[in-house]
Amino acid sequence: MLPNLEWHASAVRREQRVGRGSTVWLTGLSASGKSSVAAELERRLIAGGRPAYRLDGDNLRHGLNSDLGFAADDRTENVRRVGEVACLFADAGLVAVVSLISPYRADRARARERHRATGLRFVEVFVDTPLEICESRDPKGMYAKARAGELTGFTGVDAPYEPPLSAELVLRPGMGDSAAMAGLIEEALGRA
Ligand SMILES: Nc1ncnc2c1ncn2[C@@H]1O[C@H](COP(=O)(O)OS(=O)(=O)O)[C@@H](OP(=O)(O)O)[C@H]1O
Ligand SMILES: Nc1ncnc2c1ncn2[C@@H]1O[C@H](COP(=O)(O)OP(=O)(O)O)[C@@H](O)[C@H]1O
Repeated sequence: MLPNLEWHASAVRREQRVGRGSTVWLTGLSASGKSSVAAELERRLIAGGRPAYRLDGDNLRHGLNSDLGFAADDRTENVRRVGEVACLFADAGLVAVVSLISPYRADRARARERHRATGLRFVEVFVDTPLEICESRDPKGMYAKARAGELTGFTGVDAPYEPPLSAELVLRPGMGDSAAMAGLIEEALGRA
């Protein structure tokens, strides 16, 4: 009987990627530092010979997710799509580094479950920068606009953020700059 080629390819890939393909999922408020840490992590992984690819919510909203807004359903769909793309990248042997507010626990849990079902590691990292600090950074002036009522449904101001209850890693402001934080994630990735 001829082998099932589809099955064969995926089994070989799985064998080749042992200890390699994974997803690091950074969640947190706007301006918490997700993108900075993700960029640093991607840089470090690639420099260390480990293929990595960054999937940044803000960037993906210009292409793959350009049809989505910030209503709850749109955010859910945004997270679902990015979760699926991350799964594909991880299955191909890369470390997918996702940075997305991803405010809803159920949506993050679904992304985790999709990875688990495919036998892929999923490392959830909560960038736990308090709202007051994010607001004081406000690099794009969006918190100011939200407070002024010029922007509605802004996460942390008038839209919810559900913090993770059991993330693999929690990053807090006292833990250093984005390079130090990326180092902590690399360690967690090694343990996962
Ligand atoms: N209403 C509202 N709420 C939150 N964020 C908003 C909003 N409108 C625009 N932005 C900008 O969009 C970036 C977040 O996009 P995400 O795809 O990560 O959001 S989500 O996961 O779907 O909630 C986020 O970028 P980051 O600051 O990099 O997180 C914001 O700059
Ligand atoms: N660990 C950190 N300590 C202090 N400031 C930081 C840190 N990480 C990021 N920042 C600053 O906070 C702002 C928001 O960072 P960014 O990575 O764009 O956050 P996010 O992707 O969560 O919106 C930027 O001005 C950035 O320079």
